[in-house]
Amino acid sequence: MKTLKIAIQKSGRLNEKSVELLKNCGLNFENYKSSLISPVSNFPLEILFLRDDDIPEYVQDGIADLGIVGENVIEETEVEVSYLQRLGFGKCSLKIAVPNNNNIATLADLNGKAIATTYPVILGKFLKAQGIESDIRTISGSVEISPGLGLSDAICDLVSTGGTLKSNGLKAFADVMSSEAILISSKATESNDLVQELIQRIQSVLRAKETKYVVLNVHKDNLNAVTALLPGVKSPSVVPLAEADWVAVHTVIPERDFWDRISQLKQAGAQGIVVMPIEKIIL
Ligand SMILES: Nc1ncnc2c1ncn2[C@@H]1O[C@H](COP(=O)(O)OP(=O)(O)OP(=O)(O)O)[C@@H](O)[C@H]1O
Ligand SMILES: O=P(O)(O)OC[C@H]1O[C@H](OP(=O)(O)OP(=O)(O)O)[C@H](O)[C@@H]1O
Ligand SMILES: [Mg+2]
Repeated sequence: MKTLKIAIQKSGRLNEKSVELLKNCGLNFENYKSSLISPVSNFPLEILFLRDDDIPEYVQDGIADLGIVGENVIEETEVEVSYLQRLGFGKCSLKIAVPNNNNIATLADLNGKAIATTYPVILGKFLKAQGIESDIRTISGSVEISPGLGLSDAICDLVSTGGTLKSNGLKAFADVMSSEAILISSKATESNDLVQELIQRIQSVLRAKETKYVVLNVHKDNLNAVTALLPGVKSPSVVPLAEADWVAVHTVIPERDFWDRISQLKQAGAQGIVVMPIEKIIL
């Protein structure tokens, strides 16, 4: 069977999480900073370590079968690829920001103004859709510094905590797009059996990340009240304890409503609640 190639970022914001995800899928490979290609010893796959900007085109052109890259980079490069799976990391927003002491108050105020960005394609489409004509100045990094240097009136760049904007005296003004890391493939390889196998593995890891394994003890009198609060993968497992009339309940709980559920379970009579991380959930 043909060996697949997956392109991930060599270094930067998405590198560590991409490597972690692939390792959690049970793939064995070396992650030396110096090697740009690394074979997987237990799956017909090679990992290419690239600059993120190059990943969408490598995938579109079939040089790599798969890629992990930010949605912002895919949109900016305007490639034809298939979105296989949102990965839940590298979450950020592309925003227009202006200096704190600026009189730009509405989008219309950006008419005729200079906006510095690394994302001229996305910004150009956004402004066109809003009927705004600005002077887009493309720079390749440190965008937040440009208004202070007199190079632009506004910027359009990625924001997550907002710390970089703040420390450069800027405030977010308009949302252009939100983004996260995405698993992409070329249109031609989407249905390949190995690609499908890899997607299944990735989904089982992502599913596990969103849930916790919970074991708790409850008196039989309170069992119905407790199980009513537990969705589980199918339904909770109930195991008798050595102590008469007591049972242990095993189930999984979505991470997002974890604390609410735990306090409801305690109120319903659950005791000795043990919470554990899950490695994989295969449906
Ligand atoms: N502040 C942030 N918080 C979360 N995710 C971010 C943030 N900034 C960028 N990202 C996401 O991570 C991706 C990679 O960001 P990074 O800053 O490492 O890119 P880069 O400097 O262009 O790297 P490369 O050297 O590969 O070209 C971005 O395209 C975006 O999807
Ligand atoms: O809202 P914040 O949490 O402050 O993050 C925003 C910053 O993160 C990104 O740059 P990064 O730090 O990845 O460096 P880079 O410019 O070298 O890519 C982005 O270009 C912003 O500058
Ligand atoms: Mg880049």
